[in-house]
Amino acid sequence: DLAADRAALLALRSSVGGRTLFWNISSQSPCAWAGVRCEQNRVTGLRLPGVALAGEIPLGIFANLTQLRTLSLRLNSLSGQVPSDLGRCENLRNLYLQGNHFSGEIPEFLFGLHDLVRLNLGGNNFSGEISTGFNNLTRLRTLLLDTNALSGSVPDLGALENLGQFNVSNNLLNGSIPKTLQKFGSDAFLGNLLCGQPLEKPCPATAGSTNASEPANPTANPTDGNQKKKSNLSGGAIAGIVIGSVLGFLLIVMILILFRKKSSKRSRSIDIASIKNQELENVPGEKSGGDMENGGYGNGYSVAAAAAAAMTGGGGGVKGGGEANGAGAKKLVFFGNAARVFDLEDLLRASAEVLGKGTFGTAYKAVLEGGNAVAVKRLKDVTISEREFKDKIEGVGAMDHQNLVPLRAYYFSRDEKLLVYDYMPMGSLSALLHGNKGAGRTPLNWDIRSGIALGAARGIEYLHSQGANISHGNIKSSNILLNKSYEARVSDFGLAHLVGPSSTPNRVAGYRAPEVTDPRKVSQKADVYSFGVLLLELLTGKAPTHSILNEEGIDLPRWVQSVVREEWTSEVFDLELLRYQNLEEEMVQLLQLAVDCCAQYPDNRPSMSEVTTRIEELRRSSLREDFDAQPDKVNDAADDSR
Ligand SMILES: Nc1ncnc2c1ncn2[C@@H]1O[C@H](COP(=O)(O)OP(=O)(O)OP(=O)(O)O)[C@@H](O)[C@H]1O
Repeated sequence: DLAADRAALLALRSSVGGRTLFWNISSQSPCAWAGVRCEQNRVTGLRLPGVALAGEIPLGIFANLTQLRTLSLRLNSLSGQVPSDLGRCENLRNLYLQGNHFSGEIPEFLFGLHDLVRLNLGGNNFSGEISTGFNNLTRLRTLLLDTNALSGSVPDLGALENLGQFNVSNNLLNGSIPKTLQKFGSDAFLGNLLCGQPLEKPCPATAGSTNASEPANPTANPTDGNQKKKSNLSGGAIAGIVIGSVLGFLLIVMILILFRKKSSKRSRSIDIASIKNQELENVPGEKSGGDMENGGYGNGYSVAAAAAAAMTGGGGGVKGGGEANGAGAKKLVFFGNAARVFDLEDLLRASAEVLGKGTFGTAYKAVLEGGNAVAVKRLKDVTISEREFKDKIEGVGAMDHQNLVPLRAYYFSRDEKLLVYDYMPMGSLSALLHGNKGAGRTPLNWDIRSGIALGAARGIEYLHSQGANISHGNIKSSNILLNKSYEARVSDFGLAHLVGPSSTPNRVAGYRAPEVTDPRKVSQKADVYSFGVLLLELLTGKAPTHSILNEEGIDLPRWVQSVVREEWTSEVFDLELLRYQNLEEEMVQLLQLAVDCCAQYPDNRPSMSEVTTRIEELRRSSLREDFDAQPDKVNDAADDSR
């Protein structure tokens, strides 16, 4: 039961980690201790990566943790044999022991853990042969035994039909590589005395070896034949590649020139001069901005046109920035010390493109004469008085944090309310995740995604720190914008309080916490829920809403929970992320955080500062892993050059 689980954890702590595990041991339940996961009143997960555990784990601990499904003790200094009572944890699916000093043979009891899906014993001192007993573990998808002292030959593991990740590099193995494992790249086998595919080194054709059936005559040896072919081809191939690349390059240059011509024409066509003549009568209406997430560039009204129309009733032709002066001429009002490098007239002259249409109005990119770009949001449905608007927007303008999109200025008149923000050149996280999926798209690796998660969390944490009743109210991936280095900036904060109740789009629905009934009254804990959905979106690559972006119509939190409950954890991740599989543990930790944020009851959700700390920690741990991997890479390189 849970008390026995707790006692086992304390025994582990006092034997190998007394100084390093800062668990609150006065608590009767271990479930809130760092690294411990419980389900139905039992400990089912224990993840203690890189926390300086050291020494031998005595027998008698794991015999009590019988409901464990995931055990991670990687990147510690544990030594001796893996305790045999771990064999009692029959539900174990994921076992990560890499990066320790475990020694002895790979324990036989592992072959009785039939539910194992992931097994990583890499970077230890295991010796002896690799047993064919692994064939009992038919659910195994990952088997990593690299960087140990394993000897003998590599057994045929043909029964492991699901095996997708395999590595025995840097051991003392010899002989030929069995056919069933040849599909794994050469990296999986380097640093041994192995021969045959996929290594460059052919096996000697001696009787008894697996390649014995191959003809002894070297000219008839298919491996040699392949090599010859390769070297014959290489001259022609190189020429082909060079010519192909040059042609490809020229084609791209031509397309770019054509595209630039076209787009400069387009942006000229929405220049203020033409708008003033042609489009002013259209201004009060609003056109949909085409593809909302991806910009739909160039098919909207100019912000200048909008403002110009408003100006005609308010005095027109004003010069200079400065304070708003009530009735009559209306001007842009700037916040704080922001450089007043443009004024309303400059905005009028700017060429503008529609970025998209959102809950509160339409957003435009306006390129000022000097080439500087700003984003202008034209608010709709503002029903509050100028005084009230001014008070509220000044609160928004006062927010100052590196992970927020700064609001630079606003414009208020009877017919027009404009907000001027810094323009974020890389667009939104939404466009990045769900936009261009084709070639040429920047792959979003773990570092970028977890960095975006951290930046966004810090921005929201800052907002929450400004007062217990200050919340964002509209956290979603189109409101997380990115600068050129993919740093996240949270936008649109505070706007939910400026507009009327009619502006509640369906698109927000996927992010909204279950307890929220009035979108203008969103608590900090409801922000945490929305942030949890955003994390799920980052990890799964799936949009959570029922909009056009999501053909599957997924309630993301519920789907993820169902998959995680079934322990197909790796199935939920975006395929692009799975390429970085040695980071799966950190991904699982972020997934767990996301699930915690999406708890049904607000009180069960973490605070935003807790969220930030947890993301910082798991990013530190992946950095550490990168760092720890470096010496191996250096060794590999040294081995190769020998
Ligand atoms: N400062 C900015 N820089 C670059 N792109 C922006 C900027 N502000 C908004 N956008 C983009 O313009 C589009 C419309 O934004 P807007 O904020 O009006 O709507 P939304 O984010 O889709 O929905 P909501 O109004 O509910 O936040 C979005 O794709 C958004 O990413």
